[in-house]
Amino acid sequence: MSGMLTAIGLMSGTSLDGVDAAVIRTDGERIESCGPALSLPYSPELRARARGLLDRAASLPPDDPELLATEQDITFRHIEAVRELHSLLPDVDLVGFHGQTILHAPAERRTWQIGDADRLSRETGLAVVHDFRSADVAAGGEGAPLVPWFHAALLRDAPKPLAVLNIGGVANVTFIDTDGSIHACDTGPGNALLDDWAFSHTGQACDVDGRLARQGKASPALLEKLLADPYFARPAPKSLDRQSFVSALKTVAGCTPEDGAATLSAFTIEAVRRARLPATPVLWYVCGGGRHNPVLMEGLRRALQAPVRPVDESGLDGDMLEAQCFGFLAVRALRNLPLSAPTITGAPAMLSGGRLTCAGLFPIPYRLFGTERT
Ligand SMILES: Nc1ncnc2c1ncn2[C@@H]1O[C@H](COP(=O)(O)OP(=O)(O)OP(=O)(O)O)[C@@H](O)[C@H]1O
Ligand SMILES: CC(=O)N[C@H]1[C@@H]2OC[C@@H](O2)[C@@H](O)[C@@H]1O[C@H](C)C(=O)O
Repeated sequence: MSGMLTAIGLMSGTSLDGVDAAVIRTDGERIESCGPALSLPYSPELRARARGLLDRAASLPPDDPELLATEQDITFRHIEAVRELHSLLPDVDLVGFHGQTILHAPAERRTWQIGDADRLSRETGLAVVHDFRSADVAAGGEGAPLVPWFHAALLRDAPKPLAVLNIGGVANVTFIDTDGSIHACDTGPGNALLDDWAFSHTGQACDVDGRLARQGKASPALLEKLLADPYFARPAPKSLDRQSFVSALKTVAGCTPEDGAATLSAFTIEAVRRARLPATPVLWYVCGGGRHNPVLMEGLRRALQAPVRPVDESGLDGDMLEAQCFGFLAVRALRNLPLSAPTITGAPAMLSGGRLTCAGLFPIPYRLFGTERT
């Protein structure tokens, strides 16, 4: 297919567990293939430092030494990921670099992804598209979720109306209607609260296989309290910060570790059920780390009136969709195609976005801009 570019997409999500990197070949509309992929975990120490920035991000000066040092360490992990994939596949055109979100406050027109794109470009010798969310937020959009165009391209042939649910630190849904129209929002918490709860009670980074929640009983009274948050009555589009529901940890503080985990799992599930979609999907595909948690998957199957399947059943890699997505969006950005839309982020119009840096690359290859060198 002509006009195709090979991109490495990089995502370090709100779970703060590390970098996912994936190769995709696309023209920004069609997907020719998805190639090799890998995950490089953050060390527990780097995860803790990144986690520490979240609580301070709203008042953090951009030259804070701890912020800058953490940003460089996170960037270096991304450089390692790109180098490893690039060594397997030398013919790469560009990189889509999401960066690590440390703050997301669209109502204040702020969204902050840290990561040094110039250094990534310099040290890999590749063009880098980054800063995907700012243009949308500056125009009054939510700046998230940005994955819906990708879901729609990837699942073009799946039955409709279709819901694609990502359970990451935060959970978000893409709804693709029979006429191809796309709606989206963040539904509520994903794994982040459960991760924090499990870490403080077991020392493990998550509630592995839902073992803690499985032994507990969700408290209906606490669940009702959690779901009274005005976010759930708000119509889509809408988006969340990882820390948006962090007060839920205080709400369940008096529970046993098992009952707290069960209540937080039920919170994630019930928030998905309350997502105000335009119609009932015929199928829910689930991606993101939360699909590995059987308590979440079983709860979703009970709560939703349609089959709920891991997206892997359609032949995709449910752990790599977000990384592939940022390769796809990098190509879309380069071609000035929309990254968002009014029904996706609430932006006033379909908007492109992202910024390109070629700090490590002279001359800039012509094929990036669609003109073949003769
Ligand atoms: N076996 C498992 N049992 C329970 N939970 C799991 C398991 N495997 C992964 N997870 C959960 O998945 C999380 C990672 O998910 P993922 O990588 O999709 O998040 P992310 O991409 O960082 O988040 P976001 O989509 O919000 O940016 C872990 O933090 C953990 O909570
Ligand atoms: C601000 C930010 O980083 N948001 C993430 C987060 O993680 C899941 C959910 O919240 C989603 O809205 C978004 O990520 C995906 C990749 C997105 O933009 O579609």
